[in-house]
Amino acid sequence: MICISFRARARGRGMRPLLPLRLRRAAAGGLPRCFGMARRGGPAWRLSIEGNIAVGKSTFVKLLGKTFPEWQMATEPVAKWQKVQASSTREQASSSQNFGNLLQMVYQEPSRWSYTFQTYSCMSRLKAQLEPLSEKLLKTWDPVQIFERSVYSDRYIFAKNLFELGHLAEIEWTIYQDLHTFLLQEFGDRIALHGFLYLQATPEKCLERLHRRGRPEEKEIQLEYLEQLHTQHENWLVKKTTEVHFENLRNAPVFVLDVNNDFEDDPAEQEELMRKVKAFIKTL
Ligand SMILES: Nc1ncnc2c1ncn2[C@@H]1O[C@H](COP(=O)(O)OP(=O)(O)OP(=O)(O)O)[C@@H](O)[C@H]1O
Ligand SMILES: Nc1nc(=O)c2ncn([C@H]3C[C@H](O)[C@@H](CO)O3)c2[nH]1
Repeated sequence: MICISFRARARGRGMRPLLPLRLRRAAAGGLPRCFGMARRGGPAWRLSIEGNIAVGKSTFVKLLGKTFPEWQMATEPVAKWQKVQASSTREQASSSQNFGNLLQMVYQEPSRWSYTFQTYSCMSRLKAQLEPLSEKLLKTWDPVQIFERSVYSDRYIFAKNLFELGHLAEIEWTIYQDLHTFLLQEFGDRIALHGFLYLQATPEKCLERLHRRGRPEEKEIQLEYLEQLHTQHENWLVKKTTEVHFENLRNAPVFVLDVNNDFEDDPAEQEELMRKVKAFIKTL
């Protein structure tokens, strides 16, 4: 049983540290929606979990949910990508048409489907980042929202990599970036994040976990693809050599967690990881 004390609770509402300069700047045009809605614990901390395919993000999010049941989690909507449907009213939902498995399509024919995939995944992530705080979170002290990946990894990991591999044509990459910049500027502070938790493991470890999970669409994935994605993560989140186009992103804190160890059946390792997450949030 993991037991992490919430010392932060004792800080009380009035003692929430001032927003870092970058966020005060970001909030200049109006505070993010989460800031207006959180009543008990003040503003919600909004963090994204980033990391390579099969590094263990969903597993980690589950662990966070078990440890901090009051937090709000937004998991990556893989099932929606596997079964694309037109958005419909509740009455139409049961009869809505299935347009196909876009995840499978992008792996099978990346040059044909990458632009479609990135447009759709970006929209899914945008919707997730715009979700209002749940009733439960509104009643929580020190509310925290966790997102599995973000509109930023959509662009600076996947779309960028697909462009560099030649699966996105120059014109598609240009339009995607234009759309991405426009949407993020329009939604501004409503989608702002306070930091990133980067789950880091070797590409070899990710491939091993990917094979163990056995998702059918991913069976052709080679180590080389995971190595490329690993490099994209390192360049964006660690070396900071990726050119990013949003000032608040450039300055966002990144906490790197080594998840090479198999923590699934190791309560001590789990406790240590959860302690580190809490400690990171206290630094924000
Ligand atoms: N620390 C770990 N040790 C051992 N196995 C793990 C660990 N974390 C995750 N796994 C296993 O690895 C597989 C992939 O994990 P998971 O689905 O959480 O990855 P993910 O990062 O969410 O993947 P994706 O990028 O596809 O969303 C699962 O079978 C999971 O049980
Ligand atoms: N092309 C592409 N672009 C994305 O933005 C993206 N995000 C996730 N994925 C793939 C990785 C896993 O197989 C699976 C679940 O994470 O979906 C993506 N693939």
